[in-house]
Parts: sequence; C-alpha cells; structure tokens
Amino acid sequence: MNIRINNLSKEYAKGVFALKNIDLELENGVIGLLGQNGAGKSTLMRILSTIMKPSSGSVSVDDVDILKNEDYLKHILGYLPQNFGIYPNLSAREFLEYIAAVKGMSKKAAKKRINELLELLNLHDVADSPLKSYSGGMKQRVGIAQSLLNDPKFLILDEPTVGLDPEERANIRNIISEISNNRIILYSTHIVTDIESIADKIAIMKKGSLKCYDSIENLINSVRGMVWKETIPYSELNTFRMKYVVSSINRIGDNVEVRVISDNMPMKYAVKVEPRLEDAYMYYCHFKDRGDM
Ligand SMILES: Nc1ncnc2c1ncn2[C@@H]1O[C@H](COP(=O)(O)OP(=O)(O)OP(=O)(O)O)[C@@H](O)[C@H]1O
Repeated sequence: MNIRINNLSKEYAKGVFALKNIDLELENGVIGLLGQNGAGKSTLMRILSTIMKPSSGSVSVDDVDILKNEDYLKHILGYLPQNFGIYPNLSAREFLEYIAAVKGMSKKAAKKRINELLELLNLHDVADSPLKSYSGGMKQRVGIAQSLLNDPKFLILDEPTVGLDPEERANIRNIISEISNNRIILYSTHIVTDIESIADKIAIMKKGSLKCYDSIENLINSVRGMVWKETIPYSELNTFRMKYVVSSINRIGDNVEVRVISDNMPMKYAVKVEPRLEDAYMYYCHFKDRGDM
C-alpha cells in the first residue's frame, strides 16, 4: 500500500497555519512522526483519518483520493486518537463489542477478532472487569485493540504512550513491532526512545512544516561530525544553552557533561562523539532555526 500526501496545508485561522505544504509518501512499515508540542502532528493525523478537512492539498491511498472517497478509507483505517475516551462502566470486551458494532462488523466476526486482540494485547485476564479499574497503560492497550478491530492496512496512533510508565511504554513498543507487518503504521510522539527501535522511517515536524523524512540511519548520518561532548561547570549551563543547541546533559557533581550540536567545535576541549537519533531530532528541531543550514 502507498499513501501520498501532496502539498497539504491547514489554516485554522487567517494566517495561522498548523500545517504548511506537507509532501510525504508512506509505505508499509512503522513511520515515526516526531515533533514538539504544537508541531502539527495531531492535525496531520486528523486529516489523514478524514475527521478534519485540510485547507488545501490532497491525500491518496493507492491512487484513490481519500478526501473525496471517505468510504474507501473506512475499510482500511485504524485510528487511536490522542484523547481516547472510554466508557468506565463497560468491560474491555463490552467496549470492543460496542465499537465493532459501530464499525458494522458481524457479531460472529467481532467475537473472534475481540478474543484474538485481547490475547495479543495481554488483556485476556481482565477482559470482563470494568474499564474504570484499569491502569493508564491497560486503557491505552484497549485503545490500540479498538484501532485493530478491522485489521487495518493503515494504522494511525497519536501519542499512544503519553503519560505511561517505562514498562508500559516498552509493552506498547513490543505490540506495535509485532503488528507492523504488511501495514502502514503512523506513530506520533515527542519521545525519541519510543520509536527509535521500531520505526523504519522518521518524519520530523516543526511548526507545521516537515523538516525531514528518512531512515534512522540516514538521519543519524546527517548529523555525523556535528555532535560534541564537553564538560562545563553546572553554573554555566544556562549561558551555554543560550549559545548552543544542547542535546542532552549529564550532571557530575558541580559539573555537567553536555552533548552539543554544532557544525564547528563549540569549545576548546570539546570532543566529537558518535551521533544518536536524539541528536538528529534536536538538530532538525532547533539548529535549523538559526539560518537553516
Ligand atoms: N482546533 C484548533 N483551532 C485552532 N488552532 C488549533 C486547533 N487545533 C490545533 N491548533 C493549533 O495548531 C497547531 C498544531 O497543533 P497540533 O495539535 O496539530 O500539534 P501537535 O504536534 O499534535 O501537538 P501536541 O503534541 O501538543 O498535540 C498548534 O499551534 C495548535 O495550537
């Protein structure tokens, strides 16, 4: 399957663009959509799920214009929105039966699929308990289960790990990895570690624009030679941050070890280090502000 996004823009109010001329081509695999708050990720996902109309541009799935043929998309789409609401008094099984009915699935097909999903998402033991007794991670897994009811070829997950502890985040990562064959999964997050081990490609958005779209390897290579490590007194950190793009810090007593993104040696004793995806993310989110290298 192939999804083509052409010149997509969304203007919420006059001159206020949440998306600006986005061009993106998605193919089977996990695509990590990274961007800070307000970058436009949810707006893009809402448009791709046809909940919202763009101001201009087009989206086609295998050459079918889905903005004009919403029914075509309905059969192949699974969507976990950011603020996914559940019914607290229903059990996971009842909730999934309800969503399956709304999606028009037959009772027999729904029953079989729900059992498969409860197993896959490790919810089998609690399937008949009310959702209000679930942890945040369990609720998110129910959200993922509802998005998978129709075995979608295109799955949109909008920040599925927000507010979850590291163990649940890892849980969800493993599940996504397991279901990633033969479908497009567009996974938005602002946490690099959530997607670096599972994404085939990464798109980085900033203020409504697409800053880059490439494999993790190519993104890391694109900042090779620009990542430095330096130890400075902790008291100088704020001044240092004003001057340089700091990708991470590690406090050691009164000092702090900083990772810096810079095309020149930032300080006399800085040493070049192997780049990581997080460095590339910082580069595309921040460094490009200063005169788009
Ligand atoms: N309904 C709306 N009306 C007006 N402006 C909006 C609306 N929804 C979003 N925006 C604005 O559009 C921009 C993009 O928002 P969006 O929610 O798409 O970003 P995001 O990357 O998903 O961020 P977050 O991670 O915080 O959800 C932001 O500046 C936001 O304030």
